[in-house]
Amino acid sequence: MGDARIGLIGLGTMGAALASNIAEKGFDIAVFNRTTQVTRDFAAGAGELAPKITPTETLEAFVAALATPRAIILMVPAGDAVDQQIAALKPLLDPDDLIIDCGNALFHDTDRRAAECGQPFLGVGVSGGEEGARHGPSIMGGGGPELWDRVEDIMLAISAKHEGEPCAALMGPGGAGHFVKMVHNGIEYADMQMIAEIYGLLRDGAGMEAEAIGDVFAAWDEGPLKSYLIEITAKVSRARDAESGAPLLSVIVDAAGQKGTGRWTAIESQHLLTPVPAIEAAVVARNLSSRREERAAGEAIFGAAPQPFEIDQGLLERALIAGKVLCYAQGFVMIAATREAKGWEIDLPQVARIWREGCIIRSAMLDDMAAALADHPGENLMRTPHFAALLKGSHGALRQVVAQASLNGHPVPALSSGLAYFDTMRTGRGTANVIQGQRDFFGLHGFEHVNGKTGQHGPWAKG
Ligand SMILES: NC(=O)C1=CN([C@@H]2O[C@H](COP(=O)(O)OP(=O)(O)OC[C@H]3O[C@@H](n4cnc5c(N)ncnc54)[C@H](OP(=O)(O)O)[C@@H]3O)[C@@H](O)[C@H]2O)C=CC1
Ligand SMILES: O=C(CO)[C@H](O)[C@H](O)COP(=O)(O)O
Repeated sequence: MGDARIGLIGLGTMGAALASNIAEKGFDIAVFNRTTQVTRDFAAGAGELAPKITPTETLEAFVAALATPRAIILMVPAGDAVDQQIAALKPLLDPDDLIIDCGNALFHDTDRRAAECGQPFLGVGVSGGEEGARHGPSIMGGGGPELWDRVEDIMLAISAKHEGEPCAALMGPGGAGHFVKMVHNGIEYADMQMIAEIYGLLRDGAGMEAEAIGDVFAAWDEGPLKSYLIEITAKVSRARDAESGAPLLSVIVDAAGQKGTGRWTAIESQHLLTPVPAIEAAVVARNLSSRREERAAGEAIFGAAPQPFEIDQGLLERALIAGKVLCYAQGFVMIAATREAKGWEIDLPQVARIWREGCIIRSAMLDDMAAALADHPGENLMRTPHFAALLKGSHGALRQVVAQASLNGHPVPALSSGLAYFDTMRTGRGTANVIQGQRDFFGLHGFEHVNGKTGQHGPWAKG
């Protein structure tokens, strides 16, 4: 039996960084990777962390290097790879050895694995990309508290800190941690898409060069929009292509990849009956971005859509503030919905607190969001006093930007979905009475009368 406190399988981008982080925080760690050369390279590059790291070249040696009861992190691609790795490990493990899936698993898979894999199991969402994993990610745990307790010291030690408070916590049982990570990524999609839409207005509307656009984002990163995504957008906009010296953005193809977490968020929101239209719009925009040939064919017939127009940068900043609040508001409503759907009492203020540092959607606004969600339990963030005031001061700008964009042919699907959500959620008297009338007309589905009677029918119902 070995004495490594924890093991990690999968020394890719995230796994290598996380293993180094764990070793740096003083925990002995054994590592294994499917491709042995990767393990060798990792060990060779470990430098002063080498004494804390036990590289292994077979699963048997890996398992033997761990202190019992074992704790093993999987950092491999979500899906089949996780099931395959669990199946390969199981014959080598004792019954109380703990498996911790730190990848971006679909939370339904985590629920299933926790129930069926036959080992103690935690599903843990980790956010922050390579840099976060190496120096302090945000960590969203899921599983039994007694299992979390076994590794909590490690999770807290390696996590990002906000004013000394660790950005790591147990979100709830089973797949709760991966659910919260999924919604995090959904918000990430919407936030990124809105930023890209504003970039498009500056590029094609105002005719600005990438570097100047980078300056605008950098300036906004000093104000209410201060966030990791605004910060890196400034850096990406200012970067140059090493080969040609051209602005990097001018040589990056306008088709965005995706691994699925945004799509899962959109699908799951429909099952939960808590629509997240800005997130859905962002997923749709990514899908359409990959249809380059079709977009070019459309341009050949109809002409290029976006036309130049005069843009007030202050208006754009306020529009993005409103959009950002609405992205988070939708995400938090969705997390709250698990209370009824899954019986998970996920602590919303705690979610906001552990997102304040380390993760991709970290933002100066999250401090106020944590306070607002704590002071107004169960309330949509957009109706809490602080954010209602922020929206009152910014939704007009969002409306003007969406209107001007539309009049000048600029597609802004996430911004306009955010605006439509805002307007819908402040319209006391909507138009679904027409839908109910139509449904009753063609299918006798019945409607609720304003007098409170249900199962009512129009004059078309016979007898
Ligand atoms: N990259 C990011 O920013 C983030 C990623 N994640 C999640 O973390 C997980 C890992 O991502 P990332 O590090 O980026 O991925 P990488 O592609 O960089 O690394 C994947 C790792 O998994 C191993 N692997 C792949 N398939 C199998 C398999 N069938 N069995 C065993 N091992 C396998 C690879 O080994 P080999 O060397 O042999 O190929 C490699 O070590 C994913 O779930 C991802 O969604 C989470 C947060 C952020
Ligand atoms: O989890 C992450 C960030 O939080 C990963 O980087 C993830 O891959 C991002 O999603 P996608 O690949 O779909 O853009």
